[in-house]
Amino acid sequence: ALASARSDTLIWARDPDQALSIGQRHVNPRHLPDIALPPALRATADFGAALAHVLEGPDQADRLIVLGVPMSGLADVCRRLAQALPARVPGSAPVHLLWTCKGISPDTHQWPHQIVAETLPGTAWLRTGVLSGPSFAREVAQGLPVALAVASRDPDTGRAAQAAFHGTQARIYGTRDVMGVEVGGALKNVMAIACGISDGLRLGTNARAALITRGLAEIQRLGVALGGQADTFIGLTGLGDLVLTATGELSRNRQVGVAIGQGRSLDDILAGGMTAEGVRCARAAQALGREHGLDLPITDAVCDVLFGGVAPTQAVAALLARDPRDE
Ligand SMILES: NC(=O)C1=CN([C@@H]2O[C@H](COP(=O)(O)OP(=O)(O)OC[C@H]3O[C@@H](n4cnc5c(N)ncnc54)[C@H](OP(=O)(O)O)[C@@H]3O)[C@@H](O)[C@H]2O)C=CC1
Ligand SMILES: O=C(CO)COP(=O)(O)O
Repeated sequence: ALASARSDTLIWARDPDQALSIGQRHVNPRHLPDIALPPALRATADFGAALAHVLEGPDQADRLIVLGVPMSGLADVCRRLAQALPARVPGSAPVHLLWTCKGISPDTHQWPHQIVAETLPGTAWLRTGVLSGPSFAREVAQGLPVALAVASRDPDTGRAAQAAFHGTQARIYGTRDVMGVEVGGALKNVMAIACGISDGLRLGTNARAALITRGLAEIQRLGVALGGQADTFIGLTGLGDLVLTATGELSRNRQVGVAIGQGRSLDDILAGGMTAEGVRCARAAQALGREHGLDLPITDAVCDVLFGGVAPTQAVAALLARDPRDE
């Protein structure tokens, strides 16, 4: 999306062959082999050269770094950045750093912004924020329209993202609610697994609508308890991304759920190395809910099925057998 809006976009890939293919043939052979990437997109496997491109490029107004790695790679890439960033940056304009990952660290239960703050501390000129919302990578790479949100404590970061992304494809909304946006992004993946399981069991569209709606209530309950704003959860990064992921066939989290509902094992489904952040963060979400004394029944059911040896049909029966309550 960036490369379609501006000609000076450079992608860094850790795999030199991948960088070569993206830069010269405009194809990402591993992740999107059948899609032609914008011809203006350049690529490198040299981390220092990629950073120099941002810091020393001619456009001092909106210098932007987007980290498109999963949760498992965020701390690693931030540490590399911390080591490579100079004490002072050339020029006076700040550098804006965005991340796209949606999840919670399975070990430390940290949110992405906490990992970034811990690994990149005290860099006054580096402004940070999360880029999130309904956005299957395949559709974005095909040049189809997309609306996203950037959450940052610094409104300039939202404005920098708007300046960089706005063109013919993408529209970016700004918000200050970093926690709300990150909770929405992480928990919608858990709910997409639940909806996938329901669809894999052929429980019908009524059941799916119920899971989406009650799932949203659950996401909002946790998000507000952690300091997020209630209305963030009915925006792009809450309801928008939940609807996309719970119903869209491109969702990997949904695909995991469907396969489980059809009787496959989790190990078998993930054997090919598929990124399904909901699997990685469901237990952390459950633990955070318990810490805050919250009822998260769909998250509990997903954990029971993924890790507790509970059959999907049993988990559904347990959800339906819960005590009556007001909506
Ligand atoms: N895919 C999607 O549709 C969307 C994904 N997201 C979120 O964005 C994040 C990334 O997702 P996605 O792109 O699908 O993930 P992938 O697993 O496809 O990884 C994306 C890229 O990150 C690289 N990477 C992974 N770990 C490291 C590391 N330690 N150091 C350097 N590079 C690394 C991978 O390199 P390599 O190819 O060498 O493995 C790959 O090029 C996830 O948290 C996801 O939830 C958000 C919106 C949409
Ligand atoms: O976050 C996404 C779309 O916004 C991608 O969802 P999956 O990770 O389930 O494929």
